[in-house]
Amino acid sequence: MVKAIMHGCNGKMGQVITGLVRDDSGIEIVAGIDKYRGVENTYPVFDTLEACDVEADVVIDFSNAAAVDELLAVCAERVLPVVLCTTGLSEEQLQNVQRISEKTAVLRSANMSLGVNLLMKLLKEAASVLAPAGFDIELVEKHHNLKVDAPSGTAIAMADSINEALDNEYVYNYDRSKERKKREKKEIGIVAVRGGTIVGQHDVIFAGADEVIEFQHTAYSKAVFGKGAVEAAKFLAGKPAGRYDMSDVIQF
Ligand SMILES: NC(=O)C1=CN([C@@H]2O[C@H](COP(=O)(O)OP(=O)(O)OC[C@H]3O[C@@H](n4cnc5c(N)ncnc54)[C@H](O)[C@@H]3O)[C@@H](O)[C@H]2O)C=CC1
Ligand SMILES: O=C(O)C1=N[C@H](C(=O)O)C[C@H](O)C1
Repeated sequence: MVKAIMHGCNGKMGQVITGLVRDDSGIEIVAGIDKYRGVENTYPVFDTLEACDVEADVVIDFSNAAAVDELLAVCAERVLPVVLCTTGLSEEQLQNVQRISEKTAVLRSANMSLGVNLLMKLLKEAASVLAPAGFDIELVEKHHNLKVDAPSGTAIAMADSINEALDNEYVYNYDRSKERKKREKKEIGIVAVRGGTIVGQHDVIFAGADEVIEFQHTAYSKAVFGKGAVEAAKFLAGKPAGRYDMSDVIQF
């Protein structure tokens, strides 16, 4: 049985995962970390991972970018594998993820769902055919009105995946309102919409002369992310230091 610490246990994703793990005989949550205490927990909860003295095999993180530096420092010190799902990390924090992964196993993914991870692969293939044929690439993501980071981590990961297939020659345009000029050929426009309870939708548009191809992923519940995170935690427990991602967990 894998013993997991849920970092951000009293948030929306922390609660989804708590529910999923309850019905899973392969993993248990032995402790939670959260500063917010408005939830009844079935495991001990600590303010910080530093303060947590419960033995575990892995940490699952769905918290806030501001919490990630301290989390990673403690995981490195305790050689505790971590599934890092929080989005909105700065460039500096991403470099820190790389450094920490030399000390412990880190699996970072902006989206834990099966569908999005398959789509990442499909987008590479589409881009390598369509971009040379002159198609413009645009991305629109939609999320609930409580989301703090924009654009979504998934939108950035999708753009990175496309860009990788195009020799990283494309730049990202997040705002066309500042300049009055036509779009550049080698740019990917990324737009964020926030409203209501939208769980998460990502549209990738390849627009060519007289034809358009669109890929769309819609999450109808947060469980799609939770399931992936639980599988990732089971996979990562006991793994040596290094960088991992969902392609190590999901066999396509
Ligand atoms: N990779 C993926 O598949 C997914 C990633 N996310 C990302 O996960 C993160 C959390 O999402 P939600 O659960 O919706 O947010 P939320 O705001 O509902 O939950 C975050 C929880 O973390 C806690 N927290 C914040 N700072 C903390 C700190 N310093 N120490 C301990 N606890 C702290 C908060 O009190 C809160 O309970 C966001 O960055 C979101 O974008 C969300 C869904 C899927
Ligand atoms: O905050 C969310 O809710 C989500 N965040 C992730 C992201 O930023 O990509 C993944 C998912 O879309 C839900």
